[in-house]
Amino acid sequence: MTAPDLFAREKAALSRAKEALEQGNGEIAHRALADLAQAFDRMIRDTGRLINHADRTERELNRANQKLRELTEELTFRSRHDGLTGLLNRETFIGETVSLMASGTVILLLLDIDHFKQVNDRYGHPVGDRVIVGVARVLCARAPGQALCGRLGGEEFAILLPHGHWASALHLAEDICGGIRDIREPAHPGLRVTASMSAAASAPGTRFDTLYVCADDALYRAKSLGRDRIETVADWITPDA
Ligand SMILES: Nc1nc2c(ncn2[C@@H]2O[C@H](COP(=O)(O)OP(=O)(O)OP(=O)(O)O)[C@@H](O)[C@H]2O)c(=O)[nH]1
Repeated sequence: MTAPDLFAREKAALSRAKEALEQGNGEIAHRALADLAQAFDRMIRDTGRLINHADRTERELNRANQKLRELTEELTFRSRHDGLTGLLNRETFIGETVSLMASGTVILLLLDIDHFKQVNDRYGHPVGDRVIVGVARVLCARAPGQALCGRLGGEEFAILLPHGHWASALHLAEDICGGIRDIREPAHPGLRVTASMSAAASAPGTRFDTLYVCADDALYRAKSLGRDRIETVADWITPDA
């Protein structure tokens, strides 16, 4: 099926006008010219409408595209971050750490809030949530720009320091523990929060699991030695460990 000729009427008016001019008949030419003027008028109006419509459609398309871009960005953010704290989620934290460990030295700090179950039991889950957010804020505020900050699960957090300096990492851990001790809930003046931490360093090419197990053992030690303290893995972990 062929598409309809959008300008059929205008073309007919034009050919009538041409014909009348060729014949030199003044009256017919006059009528044909009037027809042509009408057709031309209509064409200008229709073209104007079409252009307006096309402009509107383009604006709507641009708006839809912009919305789509924003939604994609939001979805990407949500898929990479923890919903409560905005820190990297477990999968993203581990994935990015694995990449960094392939070619560089890293220091991993693990952090676990102490007796967090009691916070929930005594003050309620929403207060527990606020404490988790408060801890995340302490991490974000203290960690250097190139560090990765993640929430590995419930009340467990991690910081990855690429090319980290051991003494600075320990200083950072002390600073974070201090910041967590300062967390307050105005509605519950008696609430005190502490966290246990561990630190472990690894040479390039070390597997994440190897580093994590060592750091986790040290964290367990910090818990069993009384909590609110930092335990370290003495030796650098190497790929053949
Ligand atoms: N409010 C809140 N609680 C959570 C969340 N995720 C995990 N929890 C709670 O965290 C608590 C963790 O308790 P445990 O693993 O026994 O550890 P703990 O009480 O902190 O004790 P230690 O780690 O040994 O000091 C549990 O009661 C969980 O329900 C969360 O997103 N929000």
